[in-house]
Amino acid sequence: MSEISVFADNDPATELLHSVDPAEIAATLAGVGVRFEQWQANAPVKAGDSDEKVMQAYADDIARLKDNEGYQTVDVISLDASGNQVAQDPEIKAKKLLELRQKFLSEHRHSEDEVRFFVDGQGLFSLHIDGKVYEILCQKGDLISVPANTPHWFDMGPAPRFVAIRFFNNPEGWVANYTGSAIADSFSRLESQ
Ligand SMILES: CSCCC(=O)/C(O)=C/O
Ligand SMILES: [Fe+2]
Ligand code: NI
Repeated sequence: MSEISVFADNDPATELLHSVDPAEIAATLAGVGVRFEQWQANAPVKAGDSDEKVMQAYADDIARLKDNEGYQTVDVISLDASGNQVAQDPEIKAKKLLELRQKFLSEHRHSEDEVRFFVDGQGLFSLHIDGKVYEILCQKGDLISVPANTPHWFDMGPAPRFVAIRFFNNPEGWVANYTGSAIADSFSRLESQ
């Protein structure tokens, strides 16, 4: 079930709001300029499938978002930590997964608006807006935007299992500008799947 938790950015111990109601999640995020929608994600795609298979299965959604909203670049992150697509050797696999997790764990910004569509599994997005932290547990079917220059971080957990289609305005795709803040270390991590 998708969830939101909201905190003051200086008080990670006090939850100001917690909701699993998709309409309340969407309304809360709309209030700070973030798009949250639940789309059909019924194509036969699972975590660990190839990027090509995911792109093909969701070709209509991808075309609609590109044509109607001007996104220029699309890519896929498809990870199933229990599978071998990351690496065959268990030690190398663990190291690569840790590196991937670390890449998104610190607060950063992107200079452009980005959309993420989860078509399998889950991940925890945290958005830092106007003195608050919005933690959103995104699951299969959730579409979320990260508006340009919004400080945020993302946790795929220690055993990642998700597929996300990512839409960028920037033809170069994913570019992170790290803020240098350690705020993410004080807030929730995705500890289990
Ligand atoms: C859920 S997609 C992977 C994370 C990502 O693209 C991002 O920008 C995290 O901050
Ligand atoms: Fe990001
Ligand atoms: Ni809960």
